[in-house]
Amino acid sequence: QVSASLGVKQSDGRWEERFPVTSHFVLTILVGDSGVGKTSLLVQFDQGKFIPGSFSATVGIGFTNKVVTVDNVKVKLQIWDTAGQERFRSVTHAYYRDAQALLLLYDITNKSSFDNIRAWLTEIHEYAQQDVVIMLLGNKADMASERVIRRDEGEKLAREHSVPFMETSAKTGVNVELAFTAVAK
Ligand SMILES: Nc1nc2c(ncn2[C@@H]2O[C@H](COP(=O)(O)OP(=O)(O)OP(=O)(O)O)[C@@H](O)[C@H]2O)c(=O)[nH]1
Repeated sequence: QVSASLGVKQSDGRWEERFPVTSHFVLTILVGDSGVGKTSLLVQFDQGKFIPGSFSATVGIGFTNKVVTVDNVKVKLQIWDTAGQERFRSVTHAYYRDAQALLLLYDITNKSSFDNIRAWLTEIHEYAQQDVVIMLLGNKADMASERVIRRDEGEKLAREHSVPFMETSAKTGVNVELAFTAVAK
């Protein structure tokens, strides 16, 4: 945590503090099966856009910095986008240890990505810090006609593991900002 302040110099030379500025730093990582939309969610959050049909699997890991304001406090999120593919797993494990927050995604149109959440949680508990903040996200909420996982199934799974849950869409942007700012709190 870095603290600084903006102030005004008084006529007697004293420095009067006006706007305390505190900057927190939160290292967040995105995890989940390949194709659930981790990169798309990050691009939507960072740039406010969605590039349809642009599926290129993440190789290894990449990161983005973004400052959000939570309760008048600036929080710098450093977000690591991990590769969902099994063959990169050993690379991404190394990053779990330093993560303070973890966004775990499944795709509401893909049952196996949902079924794999338990395995992801086992892995997270093995490699991540005990106090890591975890949030479960059911992504692609815009694809209503192809939905195979109901919202209440996501809620139930989240409850079983005592983690917060929301449905997001990297396409429409619904709940994207909310998900990232929630973990920054
Ligand atoms: N309709 C819709 N499509 C999405 C959404 N999120 C991602 N997609 C699409 O799903 C595909 C996979 O998205 P990615 O963001 O590359 O998935 P990923 O989880 O980063 O995949 P890996 O890098 O392999 O782990 C792309 O074609 C995206 O355009 C969403 O919220 N809605």
